[in-house]
Amino acid sequence: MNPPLVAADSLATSFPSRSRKEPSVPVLCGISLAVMPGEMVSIVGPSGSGKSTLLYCLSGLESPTSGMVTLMGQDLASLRRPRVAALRRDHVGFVFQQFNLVPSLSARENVALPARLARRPLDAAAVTAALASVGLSEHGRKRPGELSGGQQQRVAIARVLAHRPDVVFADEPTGSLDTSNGAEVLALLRSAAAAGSTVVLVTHDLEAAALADRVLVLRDGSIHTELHSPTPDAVLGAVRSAGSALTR
Ligand SMILES: Nc1ncnc2c1ncn2[C@@H]1O[C@H](COP(=O)(O)OP(=O)(O)OP(=O)(O)O)[C@@H](O)[C@H]1O
Repeated sequence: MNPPLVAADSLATSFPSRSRKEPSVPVLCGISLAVMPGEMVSIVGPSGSGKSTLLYCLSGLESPTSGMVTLMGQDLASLRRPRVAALRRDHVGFVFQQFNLVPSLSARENVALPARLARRPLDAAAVTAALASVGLSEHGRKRPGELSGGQQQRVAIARVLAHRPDVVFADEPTGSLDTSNGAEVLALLRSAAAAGSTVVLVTHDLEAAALADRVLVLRDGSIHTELHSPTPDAVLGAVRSAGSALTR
């Protein structure tokens, strides 16, 4: 069996409390998981349960307080920061709720930007194909401000897809979109997984979560439930259970 592309072992992290006298606040409490090549995994849970923090730790954007994260089989704690950045640059794509496009660049230039920054040539045909795959062939010359929110998110996805990353981390990618644009963005992420990318998705949208092969439900920084081949109803039930447990 292939090794996981993303894995955590007893991952824990905490943030300093506001007052120095108080202990730091635990946010992730001993999370272990493994995401296999080509798998799509959703992370859901009540607000504040640690979903985004987990995504940032798994992608090396944040360092955990303890435990181990491996990305592409490499123990992130054993690597120097530039090496972690290079690992992300070469193997990882990110999709965020707020699109994170460069406003002064056209859609085409935004798609080509990561390759330019990595000094890796990306030919014009690859940019054209990426924009076509998200239905934006006619909009390549427009700047983000001239595009709708849904179109901007599709540019962000084209930017990821153009580089065929091994792993895609998506943090609430449909959070700023209406239902129909959200569904298109999710279908693109699902097809990225079908094409071989591993996808880790944080979402509040339970229908979206159920598109994944597996759903992890977080509660208070721990994995409360794990669902395989989930249905929206099963995700809803698990999240309700996690949420109600939180308020007890
Ligand atoms: N940089 C930080 N410094 C201090 N506390 C933080 C920091 N980042 C997150 N937290 C705290 O960690 C907890 C988990 O935050 P996180 O954003 O991971 O939760 P979440 O499940 O993604 O929430 P939401 O669904 O509302 O986006 C929250 O209580 C939050 O206030």
